[in-house]
Amino acid sequence: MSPSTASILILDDDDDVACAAQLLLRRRHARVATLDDPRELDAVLGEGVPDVVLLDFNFAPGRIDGAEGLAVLDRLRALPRPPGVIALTAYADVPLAVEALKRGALDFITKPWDNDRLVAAVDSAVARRNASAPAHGAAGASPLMGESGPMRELKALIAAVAPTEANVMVLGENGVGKELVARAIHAASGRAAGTFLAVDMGALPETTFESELFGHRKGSFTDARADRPGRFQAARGGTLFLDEIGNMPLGAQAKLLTALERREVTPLGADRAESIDVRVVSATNLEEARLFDPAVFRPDLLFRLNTIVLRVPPLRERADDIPQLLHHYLSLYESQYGRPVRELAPSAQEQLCAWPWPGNVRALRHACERAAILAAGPDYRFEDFGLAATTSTPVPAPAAETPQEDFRLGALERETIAAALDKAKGNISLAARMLGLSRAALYRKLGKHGF
Ligand SMILES: Nc1ncnc2c1ncn2[C@@H]1O[C@H](COP(=O)(O)OP(=O)(O)OP(=O)(O)O)[C@@H](O)[C@H]1O
Repeated sequence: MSPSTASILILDDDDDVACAAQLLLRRRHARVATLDDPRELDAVLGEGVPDVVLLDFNFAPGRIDGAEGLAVLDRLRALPRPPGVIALTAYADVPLAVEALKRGALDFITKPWDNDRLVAAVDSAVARRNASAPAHGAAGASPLMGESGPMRELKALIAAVAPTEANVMVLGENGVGKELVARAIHAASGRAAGTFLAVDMGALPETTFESELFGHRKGSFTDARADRPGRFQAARGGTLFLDEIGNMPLGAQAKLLTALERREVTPLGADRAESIDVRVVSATNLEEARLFDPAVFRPDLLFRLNTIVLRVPPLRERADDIPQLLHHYLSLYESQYGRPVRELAPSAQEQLCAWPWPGNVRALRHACERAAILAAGPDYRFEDFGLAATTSTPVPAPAAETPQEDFRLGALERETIAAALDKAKGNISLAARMLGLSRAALYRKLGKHGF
């Protein structure tokens, strides 16, 4: 795999730590720089904002309160297009990790780290950045747009369920806005002042599942060199968004079920359980027929998670929302890239409204970014959106599954992925963008199709 072109900055005053992380990450990312003094940050930012910053929280000798790191985090988050920040701390300190997440960090890693975990956290931050997701702190989330009938119904349901503590399951295709819905529920709930923490359940290796979600105590396994809080503890008082829940192995499902039933978790190596105080919102793009298949998903876990089910309709079923989304994202990228303000030619708008958008709003957003950067004429034309090249075969709406259709769709999907990889010259991030998928979702599909 060729390294990604993402730029990563490691901000840590311990040279050994910074070099170790740099060596590790350079295998996957071409541009990995280190910086040992936050006072030099402005000079670095002057040359370009990195995609991801790994941020230590204590620089002056003897400091362990993390105040320096939090100040840098605030500074980074105030940038017009902030980088994804992963907090690094030698002190496995739940309040500090929670504070960092509240202030917009995407994730936190305790030192000494587990290499796979660090790589996965950085990959995930790069993928989010590539997906041009809005800044992921509560402060930066973009509003859920759309005034079509289905979207108005969805917003009314969100308003009704948000103030309750009910577990909500959000269903919908890739890129349709499930995470935005989860954020909207959190923002309108009594937990809005708490943390919103998203966990990609499909990307958690089964071997580290418990330690990631429930935490561990120092010495509980070979690499457990310090206590570490899990995601359930980090989201205490807030909302835990369990994304891609349909991709969890059955063994992991059993562990999650036990935690939700007992409303407590036991960190690995601990002798006492800790009560949990999180509202759980989950999401999956699995078709409902698959979700209700006990061989895929435990019915008892489903029952725990889906007290309320919200279905986010695909964009092709709410074409009335397309003009608003186009105008929003075109002007966002015009101002972000300092590009001239252009009108959308009426014929282009018509074609874009008729487009099936297999990658949904995420794909629309990427298409707008492309158009804002590349358009050269007096107004936007359909060709500026690069759609014909990325999806020449519109994906049909999901129909009742038969083995025959399954096979045809599978073949179509494989071909489409192969074409995107070819066009992106093997660059996974770029291919994922073309396909309107998250990087993690593309990886899973690569595995599924045996690439
Ligand atoms: N209704 C909407 N209004 C504005 N932006 C939206 C809307 N829906 C989705 N988006 C944008 O589209 C992108 C994808 O949204 P999101 O990550 O919420 O989708 P998802 O369904 O969770 O995706 P996946 O299935 O890949 O996890 C984000 O950049 C988001 O801001």
